[in-house]
Amino acid sequence: MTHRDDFRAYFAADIRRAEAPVVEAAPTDAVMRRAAWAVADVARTVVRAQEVIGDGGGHVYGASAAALIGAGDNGGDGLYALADLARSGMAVHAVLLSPDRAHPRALDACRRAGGRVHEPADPDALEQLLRRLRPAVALDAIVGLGASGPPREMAGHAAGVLEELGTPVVAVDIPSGIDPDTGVRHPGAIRPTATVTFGLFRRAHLLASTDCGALELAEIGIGAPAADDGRPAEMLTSIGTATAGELWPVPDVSDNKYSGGVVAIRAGSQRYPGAAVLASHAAVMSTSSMVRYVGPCRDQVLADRPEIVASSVVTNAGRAQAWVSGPGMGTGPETAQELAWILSQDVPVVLDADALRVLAEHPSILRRRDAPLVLTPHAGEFDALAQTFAPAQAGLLAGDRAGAVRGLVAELDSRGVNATVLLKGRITLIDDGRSAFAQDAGTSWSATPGSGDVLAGMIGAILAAREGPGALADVEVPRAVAVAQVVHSVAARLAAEEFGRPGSPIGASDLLGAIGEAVAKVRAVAG
Ligand SMILES: NC(=O)C1=CN([C@@H]2O[C@H](COP(=O)(O)OP(=O)(O)OC[C@H]3O[C@@H](n4cnc5c(N)ncnc54)[C@H](O)[C@@H]3O)[C@@H](O)[C@H]2O)[C@@H](O)CC1
Repeated sequence: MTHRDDFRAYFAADIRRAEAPVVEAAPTDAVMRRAAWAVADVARTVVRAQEVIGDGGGHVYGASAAALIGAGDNGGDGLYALADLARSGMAVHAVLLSPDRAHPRALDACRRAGGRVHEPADPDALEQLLRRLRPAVALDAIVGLGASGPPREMAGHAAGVLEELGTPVVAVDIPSGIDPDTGVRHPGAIRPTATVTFGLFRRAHLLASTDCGALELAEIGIGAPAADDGRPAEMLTSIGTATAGELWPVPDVSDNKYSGGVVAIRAGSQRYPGAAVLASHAAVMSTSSMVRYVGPCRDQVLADRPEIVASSVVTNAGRAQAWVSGPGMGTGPETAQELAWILSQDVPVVLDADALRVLAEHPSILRRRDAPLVLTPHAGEFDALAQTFAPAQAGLLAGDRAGAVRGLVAELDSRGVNATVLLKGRITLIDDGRSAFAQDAGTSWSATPGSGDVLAGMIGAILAAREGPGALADVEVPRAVAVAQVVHSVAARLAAEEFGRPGSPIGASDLLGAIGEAVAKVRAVAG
């Protein structure tokens, strides 16, 4: 299912399959020239945006541009872009990193437009050249879809020099040094001000969105890609605020306090009563339906939110359409028993924090289950889970996060568990083995203690609502989880940037205060 402000990204191989017939049908290099024109356009904007002391803005005419040109078609894009910039009156310089393999027709076009061509012999020569040229803008046309591994030899040297010079960089297609499929950032990767891509987003644009600068998608006439067996290609999605607003549960005239989905929350301990309060309060603020609390922090939870129905043991909690377990509840032996009981319930279950540690230590409590299980680890908890359930994935986080999440989900699936894993981070990954989402929070204000407890409560409330007939009913679990994550991020931004002192740190309690406003905001965007 897709919605109107979904961004979709694809594997390089699927993009190439979709691109091939379009490139073949067009005149020689026409698609590449179209791509190059979009790159040049963004480069001109970057130059214009530069402050020039005394006259209030950068001028394109007479400014200089340099492009680092690699061995493939990405370099071809860069050379045609330079030709375009030369026609705008810029002094352009092609810096060939693999002179014998530079795209011949594009190189010729660049030369004919007046471009100077340089062939630095080694990293020192490259550094001296860039220092001498001091271009107003640099194009990173080293490598794009064909990238593998860290930028090689001289290419690996360029990023540091450009950063030191403070040169704004426009990356062609994908910043060199970022893996197109995994988004892994290699040492020596270029740090662009903007990235211009063509036709379809690559997975790296979502998985490493914070490394791409401003992202621009230029149309080159490519349709949705198919996999090699003809089925729709696998996509990685990022949903926006409008989608979250469309799907957020809203009570209608027939609803009562149960019908919108009751969520039960097992959280907190004598040591961590705050986690119980945060998770339960977040659930209260997310939907209009009942929230049940189970655990030893009844007094604190009720003092904070008297509308919560509290009990002390899970078996007496009463009916619920979803369970949340874990925040601050400890990892003692009795928690494993409680968790086993919760996991035996035929309703969606969200496990966070301590529950994930307990699960990693007592894997036998995880039996076959059809009802959704949502695991919400941060990196450390993910590693503990991976070591238990998918040893081959353990330690992968530093590299391919999306691949590691998919691997854990697959291992759980092979045990008959219908799991969705949400891996926390500035870019949160959510995957159930069929639908995968990468959600950039936009800021890192929510990286604060208790923020995860709030998120767990919100996800629980949303999954309870999904059991009913509302807008979420037909929505796949990872998308519903992403909806909660979007509103959590919006609440963090509101709390940190719009309420109180803009740009000030927040605590998790401030997030609670902003959930209602965040829901109103995303619903307003949805219209
Ligand atoms: N097919 C087309 O006509 C179009 C292609 N496009 C461009 O073409 C690019 C893909 O072109 P290619 O398939 O030639 O691939 P690339 O140009 O991305 O890279 C291939 C070359 O880079 C070298 N390389 C790989 N990894 C490297 C590393 N880590 N460090 C240094 N060099 C490395 C390889 O030896 C290879 O020669 C896209 O990213 C896009 O920029 C666009 O112009 C759209 C149209």
